[in-house]
Amino acid sequence: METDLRLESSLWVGSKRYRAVLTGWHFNWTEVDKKNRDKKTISVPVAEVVGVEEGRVEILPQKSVEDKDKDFTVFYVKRSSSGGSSGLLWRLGRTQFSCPSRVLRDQWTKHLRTALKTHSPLRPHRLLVFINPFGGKKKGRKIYHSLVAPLFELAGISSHVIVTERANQARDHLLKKDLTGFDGVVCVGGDGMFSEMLHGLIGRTQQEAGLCENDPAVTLQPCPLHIGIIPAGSTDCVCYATVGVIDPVTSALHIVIGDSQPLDVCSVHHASTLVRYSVSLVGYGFYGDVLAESEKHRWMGPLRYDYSGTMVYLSNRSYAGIVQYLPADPLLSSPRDKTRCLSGCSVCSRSTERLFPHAADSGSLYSSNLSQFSSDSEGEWVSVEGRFRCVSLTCMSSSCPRSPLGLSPSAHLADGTGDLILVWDTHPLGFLKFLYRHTSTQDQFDLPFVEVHRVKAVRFSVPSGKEEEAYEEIVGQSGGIEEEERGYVETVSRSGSQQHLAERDTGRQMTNEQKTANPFLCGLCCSKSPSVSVWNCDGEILPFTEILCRIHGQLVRLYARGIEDGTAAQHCSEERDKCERRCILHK
Ligand SMILES: CCCCCCCCCCCCC/C=C/[C@@H](O)[C@H](CO)NC(=O)CCCCCCCCCCCCCCC
Ligand SMILES: Nc1ncnc2c1ncn2[C@@H]1O[C@H](COP(=O)(O)OP(=O)(O)OP(=O)(O)O)[C@@H](O)[C@H]1O
Ligand SMILES: [Ca+2]
Repeated sequence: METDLRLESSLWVGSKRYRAVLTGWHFNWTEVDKKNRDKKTISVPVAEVVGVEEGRVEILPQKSVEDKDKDFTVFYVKRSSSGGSSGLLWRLGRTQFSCPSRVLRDQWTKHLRTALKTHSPLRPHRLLVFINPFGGKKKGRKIYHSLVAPLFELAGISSHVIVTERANQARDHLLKKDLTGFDGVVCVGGDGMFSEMLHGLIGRTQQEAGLCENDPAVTLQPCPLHIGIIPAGSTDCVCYATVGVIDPVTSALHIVIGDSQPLDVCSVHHASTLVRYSVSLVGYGFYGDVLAESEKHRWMGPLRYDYSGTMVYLSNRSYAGIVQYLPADPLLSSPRDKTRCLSGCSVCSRSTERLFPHAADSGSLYSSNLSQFSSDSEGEWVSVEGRFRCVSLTCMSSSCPRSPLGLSPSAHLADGTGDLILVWDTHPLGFLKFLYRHTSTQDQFDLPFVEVHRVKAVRFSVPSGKEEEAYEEIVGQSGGIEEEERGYVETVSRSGSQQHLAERDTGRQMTNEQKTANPFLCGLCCSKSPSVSVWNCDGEILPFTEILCRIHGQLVRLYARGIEDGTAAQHCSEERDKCERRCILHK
C-alpha cells in the first residue's frame, strides 16, 4: 500500500521549483535551490490534509477557482501559537502547485485523494449539526456559516443543520429521530449544548443496546457517533479541556480530519434512577452554591460566576457530609503525579486496552453489584465523614480560561477514572488560597485541608438529621412549600422501560426536595447557615442531595485529539516519523 501511493516529482510554487514527495503518511516539498543548503522541507501528514482541488483555488473570503489545467491546490492544517491558552490554534494552510503537465497534475490529485481515504478512516462524510442561536453572545449561526461551513464544504462533508427553537430539542432529536447515514453530530454552542449531545447519544445507544441506564452497575455501551463541538457558548469548558483553545476554526478542522478523542463520562444516580451524565464537574458545596446563586443573575452573562463566586465565598459556608469512594488502581497513575494528559497520552492509551480487552467479543455486559466496579488490584470502598467547603468529582482536568490547568491538572480524559477533591472546612483565608491556586501553576492540592483521590465511583450522603433540619429551615423561612410545585423529575418512556431523567431547566422548576436542598434560592443572607448545599452537575443543579456516581471509561468520542503541547508539536514537525504522542512531565 505504502509503495503504491508513493509519488515524487518536481513541482513549482510560484516561481520556485520544489521536489515533492508523497509517501503513504506524508506529503513533503523541498525547495530545489543551492541556497536552501539545510534542505528545509515542508511536511504535512496526509491525515492533516483538508482537501485537494484542481486549479488555483481560494476559499476565503469566498470560494474562487482559477482553472489552470496544470495546477492544483492543497489545503492542510497549519499550527500557530495561541497566545495564552494551553493548546495550539489551527488554521487552514493553502499551497498552490504547478505541474509540468496535466497528466502529472491528475496523478498528484488522484494519489493525494487516495492517500486521504486510506490514512484517515474516521473523516466524516455526513454530519448532523445543531446550532443554539441563543448560546453565548448569540453568534452561533454566524460562526457556523462564516467559519465552519466553508471548511466542511471544502472537505466534501454534507451537513444537515438544525437551528434549535427550544432547550432539549437537540437531545430529543438524538433520542428519537432517524440517525442513519450520519457519521457524527456537531453542536454549535456551549457546555449546555454539549450536554444535550451527551445525553441524547448515550441514551440512544443504551436504548438500542437494550441496556438500563438507571442501574449504576451496568456496563454502558460506548456511543458509535462522534461528537464535534464548535465553541459558541459563554462557558466552553469541555472544548477547552479537550482541544486546549476555544476557537471555532481549530475545532472545525479537528472535525474535518476526523480526529478521535475518547472521553470518560460519569453517571449520577439517585435512588436507583439515573439523574444525569457529567464530564467535567459534579460539585457540592462551593461550586453548587455558586451555580445556584448565579442563576439569579443570568443577565450579567459570564460575569455572574465571578460575582456569585465572591458572594458565596463571603458567606463562608461549609457542609456536613459522608463521602464514600472506590479508589482506582494506584499503580496506574495518581492525581498528584504532576503529569498532564496531552494529545496521544500513554496513560489513556493503556486504559483503552484495559477497558476494552476483548473489543471483538462483547462478553458479559452486566455486573451484578457495586463491588464489581473494582478489579482485584483496586481497593475497597473508603468512607470519610466531616464538614466540607466543597466536594468535587471531575472526569478530566476541567481546564478553562478561568483556570488554565483546571480543577485537577493531572486528570486524564480517557483513563476510566475521575478525581475526587475533598476540601475540608478551613478558615476563609485558607479556602481563598485554595481557590486562587486554580488560576496559576501552584499546586492547589498541597494544602493541609485538601485531599485528592483517583476514583471509579463515589457515594455522597448527609449525616442523618441534616436533611430534616434543612427542611425545617426552609419551612420556617418561607411558610411552607406548595404541593403543586412537585414534578421536577421528567418521566421518559424509552423502549418500553420507564426511565427518569432530571429536567434541565432546574432554576425554573424545583421540587420540595430541591428547595429543601437549596436555601440559596430563598436568599443568600439567611440568618442561619443552611445545612445542605446543592450539586452542580456540569452547570446544572441536581434535584437530589444523596447521589451515587460511577465513571464509565471512554463512553463517548469527540472529534478532537487532546491538548497539543507546543514543544511536542515542534518535535513532531521535525521528526514526524519518530514522533510518539505522549504524556510529558508537567513543568
Ligand atoms: C480568587 C480567585 C479565585 C478563582 C477561582 C477559580 C476557580 C475556577 C474553577 C473553574 C472550574 C470549572 C469547572 C467547570 C464547570 C462546568 O462544567 C460548568 C458548565 O459550564 N460550569 C459551571 O458550573 C460554572 C462554575 C463556575 C465556578 C466559578 C467560580 C468562580 C469563583 C470566584 C471566586 C472569587 C472569590 C473572591 C473572594 C474575594
Ligand atoms: N433555541 C433554544 N432556546 C432556548 N434554550 C436553548 C435553545 N437551544 C438550546 N438551548 C439551551 O440553552 C442552554 C445554554 O446553551 P449553551 O450551552 O449553548 O450556551 P451558554 O451561553 O454557554 O450557556 P449558559 O447560559 O448556560 O452559560 C443549553 O443548556 C440548551 O439546552
Ligand atoms: Ca478520566
